[in-house]
Amino acid sequence: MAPHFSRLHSETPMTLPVPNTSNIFKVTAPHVKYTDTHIISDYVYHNAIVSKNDVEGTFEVLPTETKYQFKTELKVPKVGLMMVGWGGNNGSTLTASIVANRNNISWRTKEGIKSPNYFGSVVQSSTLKLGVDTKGSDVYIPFSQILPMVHPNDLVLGGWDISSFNLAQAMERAQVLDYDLQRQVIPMLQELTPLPSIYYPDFIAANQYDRADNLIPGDNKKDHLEHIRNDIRQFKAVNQLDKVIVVWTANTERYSEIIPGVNDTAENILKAVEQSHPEIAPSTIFALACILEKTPFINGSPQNTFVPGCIELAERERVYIAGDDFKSGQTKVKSVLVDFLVNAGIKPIGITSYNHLGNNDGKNLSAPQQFRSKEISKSNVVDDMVAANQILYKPGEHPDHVVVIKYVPAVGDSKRALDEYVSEIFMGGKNTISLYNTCEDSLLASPLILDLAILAELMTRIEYRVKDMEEFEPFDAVLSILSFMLKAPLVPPGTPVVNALSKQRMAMENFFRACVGLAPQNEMLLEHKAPVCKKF
Ligand SMILES: NC(=O)c1ccc[n+]([C@@H]2O[C@H](COP(=O)([O-])OP(=O)(O)OC[C@H]3O[C@@H](n4cnc5c(N)ncnc54)[C@H](O)[C@@H]3O)[C@@H](O)[C@H]2O)c1
Ligand SMILES: O=P([O-])([O-])O[C@@H]1[C@@H](O)[C@H](O)[C@@H](O)[C@H](O)[C@@H]1O
Repeated sequence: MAPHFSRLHSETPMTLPVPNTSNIFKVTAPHVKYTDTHIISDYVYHNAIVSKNDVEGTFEVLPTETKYQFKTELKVPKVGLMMVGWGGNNGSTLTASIVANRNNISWRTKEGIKSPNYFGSVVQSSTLKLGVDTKGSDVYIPFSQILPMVHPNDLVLGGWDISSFNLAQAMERAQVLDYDLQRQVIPMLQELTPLPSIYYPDFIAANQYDRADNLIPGDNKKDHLEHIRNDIRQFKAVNQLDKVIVVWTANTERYSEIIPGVNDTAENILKAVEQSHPEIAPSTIFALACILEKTPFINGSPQNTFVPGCIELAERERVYIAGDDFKSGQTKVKSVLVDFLVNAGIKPIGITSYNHLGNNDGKNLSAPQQFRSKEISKSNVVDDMVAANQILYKPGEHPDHVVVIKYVPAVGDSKRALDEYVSEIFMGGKNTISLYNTCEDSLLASPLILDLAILAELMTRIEYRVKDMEEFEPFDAVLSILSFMLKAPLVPPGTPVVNALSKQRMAMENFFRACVGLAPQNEMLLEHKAPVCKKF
């Protein structure tokens, strides 16, 4: 009888260092092919089709297999990141932070010397398990090494703002970064000035009026669309870029009304722009401009930028879009905690998310219509987790869920977030979890802009095909694979929305694993649970 595998000693998992090349590992297997330009991997996607017998209340499960082939272009292009709202807290903080990282600028604080980093970026500061070593210990690599990706330090930065402040002035206005860091990056940031943008007062709070001194002239929305398109082309040409990614990190807009014949189809929305229809928002103008320029566009705010006509145009033009609303703080915690509670068989019945903050985002959100956009994106995050457990919740039953945001200038960007989760537990018991969270909100959101832009660019280099497809094709235009970074994930019409953070991370990680020929991470650790008859 073959020797049983001896009990493993629990060695600390190993994380390989971040190399200066993208070929930190190679998968040796017949189903993975490396060429000079691509990785091509075969992947068998396992699913299970369930049919219910309503009479007996039983299910029949039919396991299925779909054979995919993924092709990833290895060459990392020269990429520009253009931010709409570049002069805001997020945009200026991210710009200063990239400059600090790129130039390895450290700074002094009362706690001592601080060094630049990309903490909070999944791509730059998280790892994923590659496999186990010959002793059975886990081997982890930096997430950024699973496939060749753009490094944040190499991003060429640009963008637009309705405020004329240069990036140094914007950074000072934001009051997010330590002074000794600001002092050192000012010379580099004062050279950076946002392009003039489009400002339709009706879409953001009236209290933003004073900032709006950097505007594209006129009120013709078709001219505005073409102006933005030209800005993108010019930025790409002047900086000799291969690609540009545009991220909306400008103010939260009110929701746009969906009007049949205006913004319900690709053809109608382009016609509505020609007619300068009042219901076309600035963010939608930017999205349309990007789609027509074959440039991925990501919405980091909660408004419904992607009205049906915009989505239809993206799908027609096969240009990637993603949104909505960076998932950075309370909502990120909520998408973990509710997932944990419900999957532990504990029933949240009351969720209260209160916060106050004093930055310009909070000022804009102090207006009812802009707050309503944010309230929607912050409130829908538990729907999928609740719907998945019909033991705890009857169909249509939901926890009480309240979102409160108050504007308190005195605290600046240092958001104070208080959350309370009241749950029913065993035998009529109650459990209350209270959380108090304070931090510079922009330091949580800025790294997500990097992840969104870098992964969106990576997705433009990956194609797939299944049986009967001669050619490789891009994925659906709506990049739901980016949902980990977003509060209200946009998904292809008619497909499910997943908010649980663990599922979002699993989907993203396993997709990239499949692109290099690795099976999904399943954490079964069978090698430690069942006798194995062969060495690792
Ligand atoms: N933690 C976070 O900071 C966080 C988390 C999730 C979502 N968000 C969202 O990200 C966005 C930016 O957040 P922020 O803290 O940087 O806000 P901010 O108010 O500091 O920055 C927004 C910037 O957008 C500019 N702007 C407004 N309308 C514009 C337009 N039409 N074109 C170009 N620029 C325009 C403003 O002048 C301002 O400089 C907000 O919508 C916010 O709700 C932020
Ligand atoms: O990310 P999160 O903490 O759930 O939500 C945040 C809100 O609590 C905050 O009031 C708002 O200003 C930020 O834009 C962000 O949306």
